Amino acid sequence: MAQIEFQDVSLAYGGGGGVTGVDLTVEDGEFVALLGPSGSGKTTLLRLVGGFLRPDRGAVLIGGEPVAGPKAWVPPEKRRLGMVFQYHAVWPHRSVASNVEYPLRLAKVGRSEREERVREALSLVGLEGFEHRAPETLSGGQRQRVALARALVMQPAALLLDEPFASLDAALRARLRAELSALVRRTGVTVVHVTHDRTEALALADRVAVLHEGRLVQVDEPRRLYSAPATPFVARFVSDAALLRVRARGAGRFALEGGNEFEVENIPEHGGSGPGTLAVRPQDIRLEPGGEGRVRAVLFMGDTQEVVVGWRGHELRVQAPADARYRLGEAVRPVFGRGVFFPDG
Ligand SMILES: Nc1ncnc2c1ncn2[C@@H]1O[C@H](COP(=O)(O)OP(=O)(O)OP(=O)(O)O)[C@@H](O)[C@H]1O
Repeated sequence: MAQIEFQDVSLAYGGGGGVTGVDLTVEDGEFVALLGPSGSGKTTLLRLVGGFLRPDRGAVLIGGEPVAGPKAWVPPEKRRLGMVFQYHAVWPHRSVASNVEYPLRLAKVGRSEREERVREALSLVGLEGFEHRAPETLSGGQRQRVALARALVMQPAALLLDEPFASLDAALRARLRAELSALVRRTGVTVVHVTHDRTEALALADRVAVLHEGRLVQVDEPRRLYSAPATPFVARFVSDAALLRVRARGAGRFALEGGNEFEVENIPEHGGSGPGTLAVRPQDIRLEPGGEGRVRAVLFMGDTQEVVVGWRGHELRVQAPADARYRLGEAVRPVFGRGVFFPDG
């Protein structure tokens, strides 16, 4: 088990892109999700830990030892990491046991110990009795569990996961998520998990590191990320907040560009006055009958429904109770229960 540390890490690809000035410490035994849209640099950070890329600047440390930096380089196979990727996770021509056993063979572990450790690893991922099965006879989820067993069999210092469930259907993904959560808690292994799926990041991680255009914009516990976003980008990406350009007038009053005033009942960590961006989450807006808003779409979600409302030139997503009835084009008045204000500059 080990801590993973990025110290002011930068890497620029030739054609633009990469990561800039990343400082992040993943504590021993901690589960950190790297979350961000496509192209934000998540995989780049993971590959820097894995040793498949070298930073242009800064250092990467595993267990307090520099593995990449101005004076250090430890090759991937010496970093004691387990990895699981989205695709090509399992070799098709080898049995389940032989897949899991492979890293032990490379490390020249003796036969009886190999057998014992393969059995342990398969039991850890709930695949006892699958030793002799061929990968093509397994479901997608079972295959990913074989990959996980192979990553765990070397008792790695840390586990690196790159969208490991992305190719699976939603129900299976949810089940494997729960299994992964239980498994990492049981083994106490440090995990860095790359995902663009915020539900997955919020559900699994102790802390979530949000990336935007190659920079870390917020590293926080899921609850805090959700309730106290550091930037408008985080508010929109993590909690689907509407972003409104406003001028704060004080005491919860805001004016939209064009002058229309409205009120927000609760502004936590009230951020001053003047121009800025107001972020309002779907669950913090209520709809009352009549008013300037118009219902544009209603999406039934099971326990709730999402009502899309056009209001003063903006589009608001509103999480409404499932039993409320809305008609397309109906006039509604949005009431803002809570918002986070980000002053300009
Ligand atoms: N080998 C490469 N050569 C040049 N540019 C690259 C290379 N790999 C990634 N990039 C660029 O660097 C940026 C970050 O890529 P990265 O793969 O880290 O993003 P990501 O957040 O993992 O995205 P995704 O979710 O789509 O996998 C992107 O703009 C990408 O186009």
